[in-house]
Amino acid sequence: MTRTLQVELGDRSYPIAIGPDVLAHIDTRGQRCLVVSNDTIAPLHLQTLLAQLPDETATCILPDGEAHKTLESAAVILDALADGGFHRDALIIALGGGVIGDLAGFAAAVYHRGIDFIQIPTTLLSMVDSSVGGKTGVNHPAGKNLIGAFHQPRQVLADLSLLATLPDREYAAGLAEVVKYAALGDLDFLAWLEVRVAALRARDHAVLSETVERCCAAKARIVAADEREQGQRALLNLGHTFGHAIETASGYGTVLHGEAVAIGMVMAADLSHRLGWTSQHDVTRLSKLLQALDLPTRSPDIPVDQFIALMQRDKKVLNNRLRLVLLKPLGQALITSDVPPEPLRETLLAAT
Ligand SMILES: NC(=O)c1ccc[n+]([C@@H]2O[C@H](COP(=O)([O-])OP(=O)(O)OC[C@H]3O[C@@H](n4cnc5c(N)ncnc54)[C@H](O)[C@@H]3O)[C@@H](O)[C@H]2O)c1
Ligand SMILES: O=C(O)C(=O)C[C@@H](O)[C@H](O)[C@H](O)COP(=O)(O)O
Ligand SMILES: [Zn+2]
Repeated sequence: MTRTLQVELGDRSYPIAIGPDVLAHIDTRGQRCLVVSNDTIAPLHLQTLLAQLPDETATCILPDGEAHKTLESAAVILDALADGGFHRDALIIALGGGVIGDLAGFAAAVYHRGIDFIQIPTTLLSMVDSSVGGKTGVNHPAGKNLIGAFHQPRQVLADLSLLATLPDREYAAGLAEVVKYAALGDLDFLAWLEVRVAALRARDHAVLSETVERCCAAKARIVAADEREQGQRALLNLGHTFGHAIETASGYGTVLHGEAVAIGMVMAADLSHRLGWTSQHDVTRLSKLLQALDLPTRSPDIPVDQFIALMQRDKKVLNNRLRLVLLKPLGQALITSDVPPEPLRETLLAAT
């Protein structure tokens, strides 16, 4: 069964199709296509996609890894477009996880000042989060996603059968962003996940497809209300100010994005508890769910001053003040710039 949702953004609205055989619904409108993927995914899934596309479709295969989510990789895509004589009516198709989706989307945002693109997510994380919402970009040694653009895809096609080849660690990383939606705004969903841990770990198809639909619906609602993160979209950043600092400090790709988000959410919950906003019971509840889903909840050892300096590079910083997404209580996230330094230091010291 195919589930279809819509991201409502006026004349830039687009559908998200979830289910088996959704690749057959790719909407290329006769445009010249460039498929962007990487050297892990292409041998597994590129031929299946190409079977749905015109014979003259070009490909750009990048090296795999978060360490390659760079301006240099974006330039490789832009070179493929320019050298291939692609015009403004070209279409980029991203076949991959969040790294490929963010890179290909960024190239689509800037080539000829913006061309069309389609997201075909191949990881759980990209199905529930990164393929939806139009945040595109690359990392910088100073911080995650420091360079980027908002550029919405034309279509998102989430074919759950592609997940059959996804390694367990990557699958678990995707579950962290699933738990994020529950923790930030949906306690019923949190309880629903808690009683389905075994099914989630077993990649039960029915549970997975409902999970992807619930997450995409939540993200679509938030993005439709606040496309450019002027307000409530920042709640999708729960755990990310801590998490991005962990990813940068450890070297991109050492701690996976989803793993860093899992650790970061527990840190956000811990700080919320220190501020009197969340009970210890709920901090433990969140932590236990993440652990049951095979996710880490303790931070690598990063000196506190370095951790704070990295957090200060976060894109939510305003007037030099940190703005953090915290829980008041679990299931109800808020963004605050009122973060006293002492409890924050205590959270950082307690996190390892
Ligand atoms: N734009 C957004 O809104 C948004 C949201 C969340 C995360 N992100 C970004 O997404 C990135 C993380 O994405 P990710 O977790 O998908 O990681 P990823 O793109 O690095 O993919 C994870 C790994 O799995 C491999 N892989 C992907 N699909 C596979 C498949 N079907 N079978 C076998 N192997 C497969 C990849 O080659 C890679 O090695 C981070 O850069 C993060 O910042 C962006
Ligand atoms: O779509 C959003 O908005 C998110 O914040 C989703 C996050 O899961 C994602 O990791 C995003 O890339 C983080 O955004 P950033 O603006 O902090 O780089
Ligand atoms: Zn994320």
